[in-house]
Amino acid sequence: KEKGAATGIRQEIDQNGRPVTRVVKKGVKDFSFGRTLGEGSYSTVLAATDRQTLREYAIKVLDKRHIIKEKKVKYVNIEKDTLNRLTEHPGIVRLYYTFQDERSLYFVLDLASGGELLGFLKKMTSFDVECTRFYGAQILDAIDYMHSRGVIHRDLKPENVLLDDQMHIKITDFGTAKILDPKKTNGTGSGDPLEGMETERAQSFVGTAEYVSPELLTDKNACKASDLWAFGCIIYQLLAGRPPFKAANEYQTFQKIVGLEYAFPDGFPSLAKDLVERLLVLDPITRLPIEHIKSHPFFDGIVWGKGLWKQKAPRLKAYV
Ligand SMILES: C[C@@H](Nc1nc2c(c3cc(-c4cn[nH]c4)ccc13)C(=O)N=C/C2=C\CC1CC1)C(C)(C)C
Repeated sequence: KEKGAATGIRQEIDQNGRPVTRVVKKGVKDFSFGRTLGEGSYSTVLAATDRQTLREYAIKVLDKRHIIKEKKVKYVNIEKDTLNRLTEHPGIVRLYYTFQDERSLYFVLDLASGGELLGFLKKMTSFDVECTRFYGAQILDAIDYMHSRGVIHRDLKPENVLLDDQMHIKITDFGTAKILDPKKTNGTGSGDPLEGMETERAQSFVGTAEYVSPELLTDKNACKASDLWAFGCIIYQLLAGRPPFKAANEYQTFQKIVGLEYAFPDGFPSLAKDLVERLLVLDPITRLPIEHIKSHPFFDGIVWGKGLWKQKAPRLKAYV
């Protein structure tokens, strides 16, 4: 993305007649706001067009008074810090910059004009193996990047996987992410699946019931492997058309998770079944780590790395 794209770059002549480049941050008046794209718990995401460049963005608007009243300031800062760490990957919604006025905070972000992956899944009922492999690979590649930058998402689910105009994914909603303390990690950011297991403080946050990992429910701890549990649930859901753990209410869903009570529908593809069975394991240590997932036969044919983001997305077909 060219430099001038995000912030306002202005060439001017100063008082001595010398050309000077001024970087001006834009404000509300520089955008024309469009429709509401999504509602968070204390924010709204709107489509917006930069009046000067005509580029389209998504702008997340947060009401300052509400954030303070609901004691969410910490989450807003976590989201901003997380997004600022994850700027170099095509599979992550990019934060260009923020500004504020007396009432609100504004995050200027990538517009994912395809909307939520969940929307497409509902329309198709389920994805076929080729589509599940492609979207699964893109999601895994983005998770790998997040983890290598010391970030655990903690609330991965089809609603938080967006699609851009090329039908490639963009992961979003980092308000509940966990940034691993660089002092405690082994520095390479890869390897240890339990990285992030808190010892001292009890974890307060729990993700969305259907995708919550058992370790978060039993010993209140999230770790990198927790994102891979959610990944296993997503792969299952793309092919089956529903998540593996779903009950009448949250408590019963949690019981199914900690009891590993799930089954594959007849005809579920066997390679995908083998992969899901190695991800939906109660012990995070024995859960398949990312490098082993990438080399699992289900992903045979996937070229990992930049190529994955340059190739054309497969046409969405249902798995019948
Ligand atoms: C999950 C999220 N929904 C959404 N968040 C974002 C969208 C987005 C776009 C559509 C959409 C586009 N076309 N049609 C629908 C539908 C839902 C969206 C976007 O384009 N760019 C950044 C976003 C979020 C950035 C966030 C990290 C700060 C919730 C429901 C929480 C608002």
